[in-house]
Amino acid sequence: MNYPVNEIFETIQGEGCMTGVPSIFIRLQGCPVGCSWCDTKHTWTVEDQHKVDASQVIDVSNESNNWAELSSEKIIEIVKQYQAKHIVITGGEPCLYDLTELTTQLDGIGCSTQIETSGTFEIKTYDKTYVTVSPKVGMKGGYQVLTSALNRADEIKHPIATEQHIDDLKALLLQRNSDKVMTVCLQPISQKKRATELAIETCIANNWRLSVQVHKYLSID
Ligand SMILES: C[S@@+](CC[C@H](N)C(=O)[O-])C[C@H]1O[C@@H](n2cnc3c(N)ncnc32)[C@H](O)[C@@H]1O
Ligand SMILES: Nc1nc2[nH]cc(C(=O)O)c2c(=O)[nH]1
Ligand code: SF4
Ligand SMILES: [Mg+2]
Repeated sequence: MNYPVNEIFETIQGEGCMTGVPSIFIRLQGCPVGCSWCDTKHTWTVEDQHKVDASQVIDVSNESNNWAELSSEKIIEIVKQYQAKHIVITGGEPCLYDLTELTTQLDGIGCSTQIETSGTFEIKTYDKTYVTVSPKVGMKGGYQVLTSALNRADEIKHPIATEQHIDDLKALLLQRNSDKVMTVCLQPISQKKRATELAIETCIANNWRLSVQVHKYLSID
């Protein structure tokens, strides 16, 4: 299967429970969810005039809306050139695409896989893929978080800036009906001081984890 790839690069995972793990990021192009504070708005549209060659999406760190159509075999070839053995598939919204073939092939070369998703589209991956769901409530695209995504999640990483976001999360947790072990992380939106203070207080009160987008504090990708 072919995937629209915005960028592939190697760094450390900067978010959630896997923070600090050396990782290869595969960022897929396309997302209709429309979060007003999204830090990757350049990935929202998949336009023909921005289709480029594979070489232009590898190790590029400019926030561009260019994308290359890459087969899972080609992605595997690229991944083998890096050191890291943990692969994070993000976007854009990676679950717009069936990730089963790609995650299965990555497992086949000895890599662990993780996806970063809003949980608004059905999750199609290899069954051992670690699933991070970052729920989005009331965004302008009008998509709802799926109960199946909440149930599949290994971690729920909720972006917060206000008390309302915490109420939204508590309502979503009631919607979940799964025995799967799952960690809740709060991620302050855009390093805002008040959002970070609120996240810390709320994590302590609920025994949840704080996720602070370490890469942004370190000014790395
Ligand atoms: C850019 S999204 C891509 C994957 C998927 N569309 C999603 O939303 O999970 C990756 C992560 O960044 C988070 N994020 C995006 N913009 C952010 C911001 N301004 N502050 C904090 N987290 C942000 C999202 O909530 C998500 O957890
Ligand atoms: N270092 C680093 N960690 C990340 N974790 C999730 C990211 C994302 O954009 O999905 C991200 C990212 O863009 N960079
Ligand atoms: S779902 Fe993810 S990629 Fe899409 S707009 Fe929201 S944060 Fe950005
Ligand atoms: Mg990011």
